[in-house]
Amino acid sequence: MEFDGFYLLGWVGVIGFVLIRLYYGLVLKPERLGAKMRKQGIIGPPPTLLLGNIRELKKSQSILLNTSSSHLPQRCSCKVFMFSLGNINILCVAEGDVVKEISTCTSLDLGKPSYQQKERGPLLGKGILTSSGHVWLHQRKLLAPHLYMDKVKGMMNLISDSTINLLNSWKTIIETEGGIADIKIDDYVRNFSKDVISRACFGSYYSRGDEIFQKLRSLQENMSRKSLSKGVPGMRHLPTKSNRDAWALEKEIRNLILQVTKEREMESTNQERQDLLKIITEGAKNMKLGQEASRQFIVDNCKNIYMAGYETTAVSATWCLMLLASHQEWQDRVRAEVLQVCEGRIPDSDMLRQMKQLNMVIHEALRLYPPVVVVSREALKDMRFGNIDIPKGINIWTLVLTLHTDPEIWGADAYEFKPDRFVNGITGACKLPHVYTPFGVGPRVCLGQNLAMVELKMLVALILSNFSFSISPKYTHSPAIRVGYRATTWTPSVGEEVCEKNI
Ligand code: HEM
Repeated sequence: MEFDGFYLLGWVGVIGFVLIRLYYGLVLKPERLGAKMRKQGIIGPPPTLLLGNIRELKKSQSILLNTSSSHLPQRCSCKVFMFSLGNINILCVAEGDVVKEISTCTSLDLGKPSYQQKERGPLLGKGILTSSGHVWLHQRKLLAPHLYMDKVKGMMNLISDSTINLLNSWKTIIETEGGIADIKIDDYVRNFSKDVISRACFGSYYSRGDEIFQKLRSLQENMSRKSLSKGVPGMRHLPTKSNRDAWALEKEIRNLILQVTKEREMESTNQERQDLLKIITEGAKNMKLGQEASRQFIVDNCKNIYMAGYETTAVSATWCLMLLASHQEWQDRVRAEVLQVCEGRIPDSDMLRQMKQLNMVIHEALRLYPPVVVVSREALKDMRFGNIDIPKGINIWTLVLTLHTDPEIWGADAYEFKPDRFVNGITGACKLPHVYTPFGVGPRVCLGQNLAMVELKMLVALILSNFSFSISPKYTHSPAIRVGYRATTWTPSVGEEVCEKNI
């Protein structure tokens, strides 16, 4: 009897403890954090229990997706506000001075949001994109030097090879169609970007990268579909169909990456390979991790490089081509420059550097359609930016798209495509140059910035010197913000088509 009483008491204790933890995590903590922000005059829509403001977000996203106009999405007019994704408190910032302090903050106490590592675990694991503190620092030091400009120069051939593949497939279509064809470019551009990343990552094993890539893409789509349920506590653990599919894909991707790593190790060759997989594998060895942790490090970082470098570049290139297709005068101007600089040759890095007009067009495309529309962080300790006290646990979103199109910063023509604004560089283009951050800024600035710019320039330059193009009558302009591997990503509309013809 006595034993039963203790037993029961034990269970009551455990259940009570779990309930208190849940109450603290789901109700008390978000409410306290919200109250601290409200005290400073920072407001937002009132959150509901468990969902926060997910319902409002879903509603505004469906409005956005149904909009078939050339207007950019609606946005909140205030520059600092907050909302909740489930029990996660998010502070949104589009105030120039505060943004500057946040983006240049070098403290390891400002990390990546922990919910991203939890919610996007199958896609990104604990790689460089989602990690914080010393783990991130180690990954950064390991990977960064291999994407410096001198290394990218060594990738020129693989980038031009991938571009020529794209050109050849378009030439074949155009020839078959009698000199003019209607081509939906999205998948070709994605294929190009995937090809470059696969070759940079897996070297001669790049064709195996294809399979990994296809599965990552399915996983990304799976995660993107359920992204608005992120923040609902516990959802990721439930064996729903979507979660089961994600877990299965995660396992397949892991096995594929490890298989390539193993084959590479067994290969007896003196050839020195400097692809990213080799760097990551050696990095894992030097860290003297256990076998499982070492494997996870390799898998996660390969996936991160893929995810970081593939969609961003593809989306930027597609927007760039769409803008050139709809602004013929700029198409002619940039083509003239390319033809003059290259004189019929495949561009090398020096030639690409001389293409000023092309550079301006790419800057303007990245301003209007930044692939990463929000840069997110979490305060891992109490912090202060500008005059805002940010308690530990608050997530901070820097609203890149809002800053890139703010008429107060860029002038009344902020929404227009005017590459000339960059004629004197970024400093001459607007009042607050530090808010132009398509590649981020500060300690976590994009590692692949040089590679991405070379890819974009090579692709656009070679397309311009081989074809002239205009917007297809079938094209519908309906830009949409989709939640991707980072907070959010712009995607060109489904059904975007550009008409190509040989010149
Ligand atoms: C047009 C193409 C690209 C754009 C617009 C872009 C944009 C960005 C942005 C805004 C960030 C910073 C996010 C933050 O501060 O949290 C970032 C980080 C990163 N990017 Fe890119 N990116 C592009 C291409 C690439 C490519 C091609 C690669 C690699 C091959 C790459 C690898 C990375 C990595 C590894 C990080 C994480 C850096 C860190 O957290 O330390 N990116 N990118």
